[in-house]
Amino acid sequence: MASSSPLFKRWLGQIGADQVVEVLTDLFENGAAFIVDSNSDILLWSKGAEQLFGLSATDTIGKPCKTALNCDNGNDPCNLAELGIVKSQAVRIQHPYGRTLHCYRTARAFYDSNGGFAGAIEFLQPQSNTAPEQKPDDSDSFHGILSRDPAMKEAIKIIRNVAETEATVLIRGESGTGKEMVAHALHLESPRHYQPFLAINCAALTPSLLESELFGHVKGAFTGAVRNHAGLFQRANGGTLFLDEIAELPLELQAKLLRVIQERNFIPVGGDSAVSVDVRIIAATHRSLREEVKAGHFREDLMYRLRVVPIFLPPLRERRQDISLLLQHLIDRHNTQGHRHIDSIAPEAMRLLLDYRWPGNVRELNNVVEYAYAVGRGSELSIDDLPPEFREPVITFSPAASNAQRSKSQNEAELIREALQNSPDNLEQAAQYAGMSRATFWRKRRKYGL
Ligand SMILES: Nc1ncnc2c1ncn2[C@@H]1O[C@H](COP(=O)(O)OP(=O)(O)OP(=O)(O)O)[C@@H](O)[C@H]1O
Repeated sequence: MASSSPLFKRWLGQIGADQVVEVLTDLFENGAAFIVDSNSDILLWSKGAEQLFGLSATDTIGKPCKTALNCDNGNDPCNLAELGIVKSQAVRIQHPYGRTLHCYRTARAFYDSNGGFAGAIEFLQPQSNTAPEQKPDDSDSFHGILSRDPAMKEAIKIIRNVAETEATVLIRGESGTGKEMVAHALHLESPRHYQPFLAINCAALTPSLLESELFGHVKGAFTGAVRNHAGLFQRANGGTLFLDEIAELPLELQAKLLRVIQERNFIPVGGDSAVSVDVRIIAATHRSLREEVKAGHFREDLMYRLRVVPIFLPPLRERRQDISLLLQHLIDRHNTQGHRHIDSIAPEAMRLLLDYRWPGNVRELNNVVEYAYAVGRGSELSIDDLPPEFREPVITFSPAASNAQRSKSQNEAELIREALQNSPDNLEQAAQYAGMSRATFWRKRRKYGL
């Protein structure tokens, strides 16, 4: 909250609050500012809003903001009454002349003395006017998904394109490769991003619980069903449902899922009438659905319905430049928490991290960094800071599995050579790959004549 002088109210009375608000909103000339009442009807429309949307105040004032902005989201569209405040949320708005505007939205709700929603003030800033690192195109981050790997970049390109459509997407990748993150990014990029994103792991529940969780049940459907229960399909209506480990879905539920996809309705457990829903399905699996079909575990018709757009996420061991990128990101994050500050990674430790097989992928990398901060001390991350499995030669991925025993300079020279091969045109990235600062990397490169 801003602070004001005791004279502020008197001054405001003289000038008129309306004039002050108009001037304030017009000062925000690189974006749109507008104010809505408790029905979300537009009360004030700034000059910046006119410019951004190409809609005059006479076209918009008095109209519900969802109509004016063409962001069909129902009543209390953006959930603002409940949230109270929204900061820099990425949103997409359909421009009246067909263009899609990518904006960051900041909004604040007002409440009356009874706590009822009394309207809101909103600011929309086009993404092109904001910091370049927030644009996914030219950065290594996309909705929190960090990667420099070409296959991952390709997957991200597909996500961005397919998000605009209603196509069903099947994500394949080992555990911890970021399947749920990708599904969520797809939802955020899609026109459904204002609506719910719900997720369920089909391998985590018994068939009967899973059925009830997905499709809901009616009161009295089984012992303990004391009231109607809305399932995930109903709760995700208008939004996206992420079905993780879809290959584990029991055959009888596969038939029910097929019906929802084809007919957009289902019958809750114990119910006698169909419930209609509009839900986008994103499924994921670590298995090959084709193999599951061949083995008779999965319906072929359902497989074809689910894998309209297949996306493959490579395991971490196959995108080694991401190991250093993610490592640096995690270290930066932990460093800000104050408990330990890591400035460098010992070359032998970096060697082990790059050669490790990473069966748990990025999730395991998170755990390894957490372990290093919990167990280790000092400013250098050393082999001793790594969990015990890193000291068992059998788990190393490289054919030259005895890296830990090699001399420090051998390790260092090899690491630098590999980093240069990986990023020949980008010293910053090469240094990061080797887990060194740019200056140290340059010094060591000279030392080994590389
Ligand atoms: N590219 C990435 N950048 C940043 N964080 C990532 C990336 N990939 C995965 N993660 C992180 O790794 C963890 C696991 O990711 P996620 O749950 O999306 O994987 P998953 O493939 O769905 O795993 P599972 O199949 O076991 O459910 C999360 O903490 C996620 O934030």
